[in-house]
Amino acid sequence: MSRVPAGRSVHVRVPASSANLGPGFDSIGLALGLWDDYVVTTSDEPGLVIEVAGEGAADVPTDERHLVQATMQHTWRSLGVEAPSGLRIVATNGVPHSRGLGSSATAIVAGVVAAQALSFGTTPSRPEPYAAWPGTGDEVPVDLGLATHLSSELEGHPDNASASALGGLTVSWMPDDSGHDHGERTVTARIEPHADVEVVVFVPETQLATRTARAVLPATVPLAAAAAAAGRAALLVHALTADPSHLHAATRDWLHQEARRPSYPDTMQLVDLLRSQGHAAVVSGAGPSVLVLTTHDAADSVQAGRLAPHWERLTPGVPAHGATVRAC
Ligand SMILES: Nc1ncnc2c1ncn2[C@@H]1O[C@H](COP(=O)(O)OP(=O)(O)O)[C@@H](O)[C@H]1O
Ligand SMILES: N[C@@H](CCOP(=O)(O)O)C(=O)O
Repeated sequence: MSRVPAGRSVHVRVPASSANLGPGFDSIGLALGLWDDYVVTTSDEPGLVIEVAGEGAADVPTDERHLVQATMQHTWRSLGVEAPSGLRIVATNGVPHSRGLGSSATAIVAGVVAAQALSFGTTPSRPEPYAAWPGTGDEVPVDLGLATHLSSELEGHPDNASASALGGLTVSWMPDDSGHDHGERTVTARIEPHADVEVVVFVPETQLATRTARAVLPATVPLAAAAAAAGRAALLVHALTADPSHLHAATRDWLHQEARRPSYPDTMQLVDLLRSQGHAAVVSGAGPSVLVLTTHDAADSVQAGRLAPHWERLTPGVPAHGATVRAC
């Protein structure tokens, strides 16, 4: 088995994401222009060094358990290459943790693409003499389809990871066993949002772990709820790509938000208020942040007012690309 070469360094940038967007539970994702930055370097000198600045700096472990490093080791095992002796990760995190903005998927996507990039040219599937290691600042080729699949598998649902890997709007699904459904991996359709679409995000100080929020969901839902959600999810893609005037109707949810209401009462209060004012407000991911899908002209009118004085109001935009990786 070949080993990841020492002396390589990559700069990885990965955006946040908002999952569900109302009716698209576990399938629809939107990239958000908040970024985690990583510089990852391999060396001959054994050891692991992890430095973290920004979001989560006081909380995340800086040893083998660190999510990016653990994901890199997993990815190297999947690719059939041996990890380098030494690894240094310098993280500058811009994605708030446990707020429903997909921070764990952002970190996992970063780990997968960093591992792929650093093993460039050494994996069994690409063992032939390869192009030289790219020059400083040049893109290192990575397989974003594989990154989406591996990251979704690790994350447990594909909505966040797909948007972080690919940018824009994503719809992801798991193939069935018909053999006509694009193989065995998570598959994603990457869709370009309408140029008028704008996003406003309200981020509270409180945190809610996605695992906790998933634990309160029912195992089954009534057929009428499933049918209503399917219709609105289809409408949502139309509203986000062709006719934003349908955004309010297109963001109604019957699958997850009400079941989670006791976990994030303030979030639902804000969602209810904004919706009563005609804004297409939803819980971002598993909460507690609130996402409003709007248009550039209407964005200024989306205000939380007195209801959420300590929440941060952001207009991060929707990046057209997801994860990038450059040699450095
Ligand atoms: N950049 C990061 N580096 C290391 N760990 C991270 C990073 N981002 C997220 N995590 C881990 O993921 C957890 C948050 O994941 P999760 O509960 O799924 O919330 P969300 O993905 O909505 O932010 C954090 O508490 C932390 O353990
Ligand atoms: N579909 C998932 C999305 C979780 O997103 P996160 O940003 O809160 O991790 C869910 O609703 O559980």
